[in-house]
Amino acid sequence: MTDRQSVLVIDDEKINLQIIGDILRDEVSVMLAKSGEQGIRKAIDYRPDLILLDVVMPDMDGFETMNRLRHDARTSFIPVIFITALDDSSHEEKALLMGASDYIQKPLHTNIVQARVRLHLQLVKQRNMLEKLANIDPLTSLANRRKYQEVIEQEWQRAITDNTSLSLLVIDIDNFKQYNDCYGHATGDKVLQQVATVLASHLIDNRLVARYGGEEFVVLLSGCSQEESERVARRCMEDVEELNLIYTHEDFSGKVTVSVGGCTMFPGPNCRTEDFFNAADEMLGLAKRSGKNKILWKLPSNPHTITE
Ligand SMILES: Nc1nc2c(ncn2[C@@H]2O[C@H](COP(=O)(O)OP(=O)(O)OP(=O)(O)O)[C@@H](O)[C@H]2O)c(=O)[nH]1
Repeated sequence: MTDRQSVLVIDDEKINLQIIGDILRDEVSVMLAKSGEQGIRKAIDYRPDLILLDVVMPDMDGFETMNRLRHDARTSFIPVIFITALDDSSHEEKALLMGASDYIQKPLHTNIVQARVRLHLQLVKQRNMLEKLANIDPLTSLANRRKYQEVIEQEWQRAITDNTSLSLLVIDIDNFKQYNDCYGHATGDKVLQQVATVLASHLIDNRLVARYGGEEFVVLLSGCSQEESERVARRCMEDVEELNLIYTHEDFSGKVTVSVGGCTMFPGPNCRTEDFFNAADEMLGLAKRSGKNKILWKLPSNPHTITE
């Protein structure tokens, strides 16, 4: 696998596809489509980094193709450069107003096409990097709360469509204030990092581990049974204890431990992601009030509601 960026070229003229393909092929992976319809399909299937789109095409012209790309969440973020022989500023204005990133006039000049494509691919790289930074907690390198919110919404919809379950663990370090009081914030930060590493070791394809805030973490499991999710919760709890982070405080002496609140449910249209989080969080609160270093699980009622 290469990490080459990819460009989709949509043009009804075979010769144009060939020329643009030849201009770009040394620097990027090139995909070709000979109609708007085919281009939209390829954009959805392969998510190119950039699209070069011819304006004048039979059946569906570039503007209509652009319109459809912009209205599909799977393709709306892909930058589009229009390519056209039309020498009319109103077309250029229309394309830019529709959200085109750039506009290239035919006849094509190799250096200009390469330079503009390079520029927009560089912008894509920077955008991707910013997006990554915006989703990562800098202290622990786990996903942050913002990313959790994004993923839970997606997984929630997916679970409704596929009629599968979701489980959520809300995990909180016990007596962390006392730990900070004993050893200071900098050492407390190291504990957060160690706990994050332990939790991240349980990260596989259908899971998200995130730092929700402060000393609280979440693990979201898609399509896992309650039993399996409880097993993951137990492993997380035991692994933190096995870090053997012993400390002594006037109110407490022992190891760093965590408490876990859990909930498994089949999402339905009548419940919200906040209810799901609150159910697990409520269990965490109970676990804290009933001695800490334990897991409590919200019991399911019927598949579409959360038991009160
Ligand atoms: N070192 C460090 N401490 C943090 C960070 N975020 C939150 N905390 C600390 O976490 C502690 C949370 O305190 P509390 O909410 O009282 O919770 P607790 O002491 O863990 O008590 P219980 O949750 O009831 O077990 C506070 O001392 C916060 O300063 C952080 O990024 N780094």
